[in-house]
Amino acid sequence: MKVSSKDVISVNNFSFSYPQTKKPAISSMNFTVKEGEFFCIVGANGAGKSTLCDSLVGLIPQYFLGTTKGQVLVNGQETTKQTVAELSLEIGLVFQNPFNQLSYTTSTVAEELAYGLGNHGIPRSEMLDRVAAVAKKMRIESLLDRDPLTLSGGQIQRVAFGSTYILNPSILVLDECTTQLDPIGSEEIFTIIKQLNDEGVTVVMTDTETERLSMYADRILLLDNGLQMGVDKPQAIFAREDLEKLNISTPLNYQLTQELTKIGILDSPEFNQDIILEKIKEVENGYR
Ligand SMILES: Nc1ncnc2c1ncn2[C@@H]1O[C@H](COP(=O)(O)OP(=O)(O)OP(=O)(O)O)[C@@H](O)[C@H]1O
Repeated sequence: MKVSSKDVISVNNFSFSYPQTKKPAISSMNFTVKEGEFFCIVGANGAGKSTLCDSLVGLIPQYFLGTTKGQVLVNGQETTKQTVAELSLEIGLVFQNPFNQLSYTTSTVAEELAYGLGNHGIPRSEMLDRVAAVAKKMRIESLLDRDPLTLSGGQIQRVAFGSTYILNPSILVLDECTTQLDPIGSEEIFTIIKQLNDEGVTVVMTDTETERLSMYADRILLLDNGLQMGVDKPQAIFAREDLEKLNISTPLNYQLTQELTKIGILDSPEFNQDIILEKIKEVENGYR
């Protein structure tokens, strides 16, 4: 879907310090996320990605106490003016570790998916429809009768993802949700996220796999040591000369385009798969 000009998240001069710490975990964050955007947060370990994700969904400062400055607005309303449960209907969080997301009170995947709906007073007939629809989206229809604790890592992450998405939030925050998965499990999750974004869901995602983020992201927020280093299109972020110093790896596709530009095969270091394939064909034809 096209990115609209409407801001669905506004972070205004926001800082947060955990209790008994002197230095804020994140300082003076200032950015907006547009409706329909695929917005990524990139930063080394400890840069503040999870702290920022928790702040977007209201867990900070409502659940993780500490000192805040500034504001976070979701759909125009300050996160502190709503409960985390109310916010979860607008903005959902998928954790890095799905085991931190499970309720541990259910014996089947279907019950686990429906768990959050019960807390929001959704009638049983609607629950069944929503469970069926979300199981289809998460590709876990064949697992509905299974005990969640007997599933593979990739399957359990899709159940955790489904239990967040079943509330129909229009914004999803995904905090390194593929980091603990094998390549196939990770690919399955990325495919679902991309599909939801194509259908209009706004995505805010952190991940260590910069290759894939660079291909999907409309814009990237670069974090270092709790500070906002820049917000820009992937082309601009991955052309920065300070990435190595910030412990961020340049995605292979960008390394390739930068090298091809240096030797004159490409005119610009912007990653564009079609142009690269066309140029490779030209070079191949030149050798024949
Ligand atoms: N509960 C806490 N109490 C005190 N300090 C914390 C707490 N959680 C995180 N921090 C600190 O806040 C800073 C940001 O941590 P955060 O987990 O947000 O970074 P991150 O970019 O998500 O890191 P990672 O990629 O390792 O998950 C770090 O210095 C971290 O040590």
